[in-house]
Amino acid sequence: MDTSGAQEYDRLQELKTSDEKKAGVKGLVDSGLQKIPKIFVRPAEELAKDLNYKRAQIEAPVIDLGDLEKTHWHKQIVEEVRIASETWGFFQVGNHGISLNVLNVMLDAIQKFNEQDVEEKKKYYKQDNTRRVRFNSNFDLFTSRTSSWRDTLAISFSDPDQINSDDLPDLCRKSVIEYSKLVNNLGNILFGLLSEALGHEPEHLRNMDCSEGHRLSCHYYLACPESELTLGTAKNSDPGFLTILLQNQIDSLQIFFQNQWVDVQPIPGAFVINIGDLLQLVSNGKFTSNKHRVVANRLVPRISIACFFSGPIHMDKIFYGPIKELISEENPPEYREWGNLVMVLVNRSGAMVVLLAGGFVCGNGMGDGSGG
Ligand SMILES: O=C(O)CCC(=O)C(=O)O
Repeated sequence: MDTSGAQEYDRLQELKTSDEKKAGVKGLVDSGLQKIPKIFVRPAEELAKDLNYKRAQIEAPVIDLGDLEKTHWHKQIVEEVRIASETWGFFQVGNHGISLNVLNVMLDAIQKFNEQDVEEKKKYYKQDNTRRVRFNSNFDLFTSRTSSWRDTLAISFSDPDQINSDDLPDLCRKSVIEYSKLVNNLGNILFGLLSEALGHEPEHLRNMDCSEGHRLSCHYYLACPESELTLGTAKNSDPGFLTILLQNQIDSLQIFFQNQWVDVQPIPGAFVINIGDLLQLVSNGKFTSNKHRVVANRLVPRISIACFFSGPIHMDKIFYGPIKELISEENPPEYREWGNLVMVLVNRSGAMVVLLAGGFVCGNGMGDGSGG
């Protein structure tokens, strides 16, 4: 009699009821498992459909921010940002002013956090979003149809009640605080360039509070014994305004561009920048929030640190719609506003985006709200 199905079911029950789930995907790998639990297996039809897409031999734009202060180069950089944001919704930036050493120290600290004694990590375990610092495997483990093969330490930095540094794990406290400040500055610079790329003063998007508050999702993607059956991060677009992503040198991030998957090759010292759903929305569809995913691999762990700029934490008091100055007779609103507490936006192709009080975006045309 084949009992493997029953055993797998028992194992999932065990994960659900015991605190084993607090050990995350790393706990599963350390237990020596060779077959991944069903909850991580992507539906066959999704995998088959995805495999049919070509792997493209093209690369997302790389923009050098080194000469930003020089007028001539500043204009050139704004133009490169505009083209990349309109076409790809993704680009990499180099010479951004944050040293390679700071980036490596941060990646190293996240690796150490994940590879430390599991009992220490468990102290930060929280399945829902009620804590500013939380460690879990997937925020929607057991509630979504399929889970991603990764563990995540998420840290929210938002006014008015700034994070207490004592709440951060010892192993990465110093690096996280320094990194968060520097990446926040870089976010402000990028919002300036993006405002200019939309034809506005550099302060425009910052004045709309787009850069207020950010969240770090520090992902640890483990080597997977059945990597062809799962994903590190499922296809999604980011719900907020902008994401600044740091990755180690393991290439697994892919962008869905012109009906093909394009690898985002890691460049030492560079950040990957991507436009989120809300920036697509306020730019009235001029900028593109593109889908992306992370494939799993059999050999080595991948680390990435996504910094999400999703606007003020108290989004129930703020409603975003297309920037008024971008609207004209030739450029009518791509999205329109209904209601008060819940804003429903419908673009011309009929795709619907719902912005709920609390700042969560979901829809059938843009993000699926799974960003991190
Ligand atoms: O790890 C990455 O490269 C991307 C992560 C991501 O897409 C997300 O957190 O939403």
